[in-house]
Amino acid sequence: MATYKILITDNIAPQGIELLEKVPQFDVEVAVSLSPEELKKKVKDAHALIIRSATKVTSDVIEGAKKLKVIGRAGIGLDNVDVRAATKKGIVVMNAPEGNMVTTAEHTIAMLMALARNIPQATASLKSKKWEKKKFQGRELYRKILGIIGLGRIGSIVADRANGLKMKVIAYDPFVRPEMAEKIGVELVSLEELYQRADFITIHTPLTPETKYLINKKAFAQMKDGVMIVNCARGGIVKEKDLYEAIQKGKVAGAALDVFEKEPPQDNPLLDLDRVICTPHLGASTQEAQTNVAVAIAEQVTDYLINGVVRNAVNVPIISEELLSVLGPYLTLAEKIGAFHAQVVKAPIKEVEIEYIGDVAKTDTRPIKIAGLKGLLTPILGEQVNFVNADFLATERGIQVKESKREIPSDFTNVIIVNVHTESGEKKSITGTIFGKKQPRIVRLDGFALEAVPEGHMLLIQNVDRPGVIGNIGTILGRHQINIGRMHVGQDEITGQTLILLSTNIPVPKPVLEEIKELPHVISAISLEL
Ligand SMILES: NC(=O)c1ccc[n+]([C@@H]2O[C@H](COP(=O)([O-])OP(=O)(O)OC[C@H]3O[C@@H](n4cnc5c(N)ncnc54)[C@H](O)[C@@H]3O)[C@@H](O)[C@H]2O)c1
Ligand SMILES: O=C(O)CC[C@@H](O)C(=O)O
Repeated sequence: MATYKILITDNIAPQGIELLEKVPQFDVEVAVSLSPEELKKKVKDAHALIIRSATKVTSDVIEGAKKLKVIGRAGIGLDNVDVRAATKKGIVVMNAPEGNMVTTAEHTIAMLMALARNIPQATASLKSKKWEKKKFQGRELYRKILGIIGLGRIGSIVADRANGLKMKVIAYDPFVRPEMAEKIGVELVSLEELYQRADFITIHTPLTPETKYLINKKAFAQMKDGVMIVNCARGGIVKEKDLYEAIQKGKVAGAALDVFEKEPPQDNPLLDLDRVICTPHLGASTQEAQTNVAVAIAEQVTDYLINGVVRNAVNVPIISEELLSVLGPYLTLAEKIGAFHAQVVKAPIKEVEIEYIGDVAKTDTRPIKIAGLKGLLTPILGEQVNFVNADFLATERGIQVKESKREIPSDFTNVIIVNVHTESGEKKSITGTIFGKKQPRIVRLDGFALEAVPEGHMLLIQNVDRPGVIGNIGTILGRHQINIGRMHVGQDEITGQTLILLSTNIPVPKPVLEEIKELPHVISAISLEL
């Protein structure tokens, strides 16, 4: 029984750790607050690394993690993980995006109310023995306009709760359809309109190059005087320097911040302002959310290591079980075609064209492309290639991939054609289909029509069509105790050549291959592993 070392380097809820400890194949170690050197040492023989936001998983750490298969984040943010470096090494990076969304939305509402009613400031004042009723007069939320930027998982829950408070909710999210927003009682508007209308603005987008400093001087200038800002998403979406100025000038009446450009904030002038209330990145910090994310990540990592099932991975295309049941045979077919190509071309591959024809063209074909690239690169780069890094490695090797789709089928209901172009100008074309529901077949190789099962040890022979060639090949293989399983023969009527594809019980050794190549009328002989 394989044993996997599971290394947990941040504080995650005990329920998650207990689940992992129950898996007989797992050897679980919890080691928090490690120095970078200690982390590198510990991760060397780990198969899974489970973290929250404190552990910095740099490319340096990943480089030394020779056995690492998965990095699991108990929570959402992966700002502390070099996902690119992990992808390159074929390590799945997964998070638990749903476990803390309610908690974070509730924190947002708590911040909104605390901001509107000066609760932190009034608490501090009263605790210093003052009674400043006038100073801390607040604002009602009732009928005020809440502008939500980013109407995803958390933004939608905030909208729901704000609707319950009888606020008018408007939102800007370029990736959400108006009907979907309408369904949850939200009016979708442009960013400019949101700035102009909102009394309170709350941000719920990820931090991306697009959203970095989205809320800046120019944005504040477009907002209503006296607007209040809440940020429980990510530091850096609001430009802190510009927010400071806007508060100082009285343009912004107050801000509630759970996240900062630098965490923990050091010498951050915003923290000196009375109009700013804040929490130390507590958005997801409830017992319920921490249990949810710890349990979710424990289950996901177990599922991946034990059953090979990938969920919530940020660097692997998401494929639902339903889609997998349809695409599964095509993934196998594409991988076999890729492997076939890699073993028959004679020069470095420059370009790959994949054409999907028939119903398969109507599906999400990204996983098929990746399977094809995995098949293509494995004979060249070996075991390191997997579904996570195949696309990345192809790009890194300068292989251009082009895809096209045609929904109307011709000879077969569903077909994948993979054309490969090499640096030397060679072009090879392989067409594959699925027989029945599950059986991959190669039905064309360049000009040769076939019906070949691409599986196991195979021998590909091209010859001039003359009597006796097949007999001679059989004699040589027999003499070396090699059994032929299946034989597929294709003819090219234009060139008068024949293509023979044999499956054998063992790989055909080089000397035997050489003997076959010497036979009269044989043009080429290649041994393949599919
Ligand atoms: N404070 C915390 O402790 C805490 C906890 C959990 C999540 N978060 C953060 O909250 C944020 C939202 O998380 P989520 O789970 O709702 O994410 P999500 O992916 O479900 O939603 C994000 C939404 O932002 C939208 N978006 C992307 N770019 C945009 C842009 N330029 N303008 C407007 N909208 C844009 C997307 O279309 C999406 O609908 C993330 O930044 C996440 O890291 C913080
Ligand atoms: O407290 C944490 O783990 C961070 C929470 C949140 O920002 C997340 O990314 O899930």
